[in-house]
Amino acid sequence: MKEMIVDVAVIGAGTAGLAAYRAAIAGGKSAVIIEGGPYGTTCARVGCMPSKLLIAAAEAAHVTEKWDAFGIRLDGRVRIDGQAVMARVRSERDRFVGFVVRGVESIPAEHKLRGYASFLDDHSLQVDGHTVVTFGRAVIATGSSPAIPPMLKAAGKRLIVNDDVFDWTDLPESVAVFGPGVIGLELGQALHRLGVRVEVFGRGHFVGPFSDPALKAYATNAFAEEFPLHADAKVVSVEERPEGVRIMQELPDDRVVTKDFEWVIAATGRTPNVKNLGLENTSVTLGTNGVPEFDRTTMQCGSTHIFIAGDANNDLPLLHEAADEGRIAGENAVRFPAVQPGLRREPIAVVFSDPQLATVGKRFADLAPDSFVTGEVSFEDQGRSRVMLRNKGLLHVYAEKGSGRLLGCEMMGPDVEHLAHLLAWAMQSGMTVQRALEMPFYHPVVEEGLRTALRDAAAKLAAA
Ligand SMILES: Cc1cc2nc3c(=O)[nH]c(=O)nc-3n(C[C@H](O)[C@H](O)[C@H](O)COP(=O)(O)OP(=O)(O)OC[C@H]3O[C@@H](n4cnc5c(N)ncnc54)[C@H](O)[C@@H]3O)c2cc1C
Ligand SMILES: NC(=O)c1ccc[n+]([C@@H]2O[C@H](COP(=O)([O-])OP(=O)(O)OC[C@H]3O[C@@H](n4cnc5c(N)ncnc54)[C@H](O)[C@@H]3O)[C@@H](O)[C@H]2O)c1
Repeated sequence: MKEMIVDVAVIGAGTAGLAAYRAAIAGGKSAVIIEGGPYGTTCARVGCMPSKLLIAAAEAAHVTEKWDAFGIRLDGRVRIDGQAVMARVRSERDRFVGFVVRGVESIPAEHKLRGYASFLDDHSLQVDGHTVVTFGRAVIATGSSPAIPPMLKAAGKRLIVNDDVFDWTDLPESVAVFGPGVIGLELGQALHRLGVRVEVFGRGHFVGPFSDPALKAYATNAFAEEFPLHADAKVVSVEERPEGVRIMQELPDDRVVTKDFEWVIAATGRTPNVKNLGLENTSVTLGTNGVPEFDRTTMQCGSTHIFIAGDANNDLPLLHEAADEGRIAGENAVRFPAVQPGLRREPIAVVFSDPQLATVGKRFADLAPDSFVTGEVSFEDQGRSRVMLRNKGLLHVYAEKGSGRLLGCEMMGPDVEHLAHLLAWAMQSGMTVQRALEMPFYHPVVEEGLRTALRDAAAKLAAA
């Protein structure tokens, strides 16, 4: 058994782990970064980047469907070449992964360990069967994995997750997507637009990232107009067949229907990778989900010398948060025990469906009833959105009664990634509805829709 002694041990070479490692080295400490799986990060290998590549191809195909309405005729037909679509997804994905891997290669060999780490006690880690690392401080940055509902396991070899989709060499004929959350909507809609027969099965009417009942209902109807979306599906059975998978579904009128697909994609949430870490051998306190209790400003687990960052802590499983949290964890591992709060930004999350979905600041469900007003705009009659034939969507902005401070927003609409940033920046700088209305709004732009919602909020604040 090899032995290694370091100041800081980082578990996981994903976005959070790499940021933590770099912060530890920048702080003058000796450090090791331990990786059990492939290098390249979830974001670049099987997450943010390949999903956006698939969506980009789907958008290109979808544009042609609007040509007729604009008076542009296509003589002949548009053909989607599944092999070419997937070849671009994979080659561009490999390019992004290449950048990350080259970054890892530039880390000195003596700072890297391959293998899965688990805690033996508060100051040592076992890495596979080959090395024991004795450390002063540790950063857990082990990411998350798809959560698979037991019922879907009956799909056997026909059950896949996002990782598998991005390794396809061709598009399949059909897929059943379980989970109309963030991943399910992005992948489901993209595959539908690329000509794959798609049905999306949900549970409990949860659609996208929304908690506002009006946004949930609007999004459900909007997506269901485009492809079959069962927001609260009663699936009776899932069965692996030689040529695919068979799903029996009980419809609201009690009829049971049989549906056959080539694949089932589980997009039913993700679980933090904390189970096999031997955390019970340390002095961290575990919460009900097995994740150590931690402070989201310092990333410290209790008052221990162990920190947790990225998807592993199950707080805000997003790329930019993983990068921030990893850096904060690494800096505090260096400073320990004199840890300091790091910068946490206004929450922002964007789903790259079409129309896009976004949440900023506090969600509807996080707000105390009667403490706020809701400013609303529909994008159906919004000038610029209609001009572009992209007039689908709804925006709810929440403002505090009394102060008028902007609290949060849930929205669906054309390219709302941009509105989401404007609002996040406004909220982080403490803006009120009145102050936001003093800002310039050009004409004709989608931002005028936001102004309508802000005016609605201002009128409600005045009446409250
Ligand atoms: C399909 C999909 C699309 C996404 N799209 C977006 C998006 O558009 N925008 C966005 O902001 N976010 C997106 N995300 C989320 C984003 O990818 C994650 O929040 C982010 O990658 C998490 O980074 P991380 O460092 O916490 O984890 P990871 O990058 O997963 O790194 C964790 C690493 O730890 C390793 N590991 C685990 N256990 C051990 C162990 N015991 N010992 C050693 N190593 C271990 C793993 O092998 C892995 O390499 C998406 C996710 C998915 C799945
Ligand atoms: N654009 C982005 O930023 C982006 C894209 C993809 C993923 N992500 C990150 O990855 C995380 C995980 O994404 P996700 O989509 O897996 O999780 P999610 O929590 O967003 O959605 C899971 C969905 O599955 C449903 N579900 C759960 N069990 C089910 C069952 N048995 N049958 C049918 N439906 C079921 C839930 O009701 C929910 O709608 C996101 O929360 C996000 O942080 C971000």
